[in-house]
Amino acid sequence: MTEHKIDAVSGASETERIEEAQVDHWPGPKGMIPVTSGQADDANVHNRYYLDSLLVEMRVIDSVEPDLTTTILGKNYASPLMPAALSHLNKVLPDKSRKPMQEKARAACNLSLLNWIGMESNEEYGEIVAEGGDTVRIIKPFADHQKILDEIKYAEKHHAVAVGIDIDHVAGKDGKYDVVDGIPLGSITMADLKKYAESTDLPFIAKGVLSVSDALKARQAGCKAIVVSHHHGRVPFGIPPLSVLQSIKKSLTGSGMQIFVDGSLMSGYDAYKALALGADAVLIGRGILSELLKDGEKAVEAKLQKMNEQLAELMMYTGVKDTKSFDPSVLHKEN
Ligand SMILES: Cc1cc2nc3c(=O)[nH]c(=O)nc-3n(C[C@H](O)[C@H](O)[C@H](O)COP(=O)(O)O)c2cc1C
Repeated sequence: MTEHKIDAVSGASETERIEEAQVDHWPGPKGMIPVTSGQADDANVHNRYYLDSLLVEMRVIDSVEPDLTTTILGKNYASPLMPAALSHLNKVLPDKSRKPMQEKARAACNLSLLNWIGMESNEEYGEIVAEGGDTVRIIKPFADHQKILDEIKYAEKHHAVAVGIDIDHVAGKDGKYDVVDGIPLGSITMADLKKYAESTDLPFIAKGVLSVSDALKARQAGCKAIVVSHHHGRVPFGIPPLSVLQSIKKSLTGSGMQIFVDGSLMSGYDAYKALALGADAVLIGRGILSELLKDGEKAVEAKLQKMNEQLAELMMYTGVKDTKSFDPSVLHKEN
């Protein structure tokens, strides 16, 4: 990829960013979390370029300090930033007494944010939610459908705010259904999605929608929300989630569905752009990962607070008084 591009927030070149990513590398099993390779098939690279190509105009006359509070899946939260569905983190640190998944849950609870939880056993999920705070439970597309239904029921009993499936985790690198922790994943048909959505009174979420086509299928299946995402670049050459957000939003007009987005949102400025383009709330995964693994709960809180401040700063500069008032026309795409 071109090396002259500069990160809008850190000022780092692409080469420096890749080097930084290697230094700050994932301590877990090799290959589990793709570190940005800088190559064109790595969708994360395109996320970054897309985000950095969006510039903002100012609308400061009459601007006020913004109110960040928002309603997500029918409940009120302090801001539209949500710690993303991460997983496996309790197993990756040398210090086994640390429980990053619990630390992340506590940070979210302390800040009144909605926390998302990914692939964990029911037992581990139960231990994480015991820390308090609201959670969304994302279940893998297991080949064993009964396992999915069991995890939905378990999440209901543990007061999840919503449940869903990361539908973008179907394919493995060998072009066959993926296997995670030895557990086979399988296909997700429209009928499956409908069956899962109908099996629960909780809002059901399709995570990993990256086209109008899948968004319409999720709507038809009875999903109450979607996450526009490619799951940190599972799909080679994946388009940036933000680039398809507006057409997806348009296609879901009148559905009442909420639209969340993730993908390389590393600062409150990135989050602002996603919200301006129409997301109801945003998920922050790798934006808090280093803080979480290095220093835990308080470091995650500090990072999210900083992101809230950056979000509020840009809202103020662009005359957005609250989370209902975002306007995509403040964004200018630089080619
Ligand atoms: C360590 C790690 C574990 C993850 N585990 C899950 C998971 O179990 N289920 C899921 O839906 N997404 C999982 N994700 C994907 C994130 O929820 C998110 O979609 C992705 O990282 C993109 O957001 P980001 O660019 O802010 O990291 C995981 C991400 C990371 C970094």
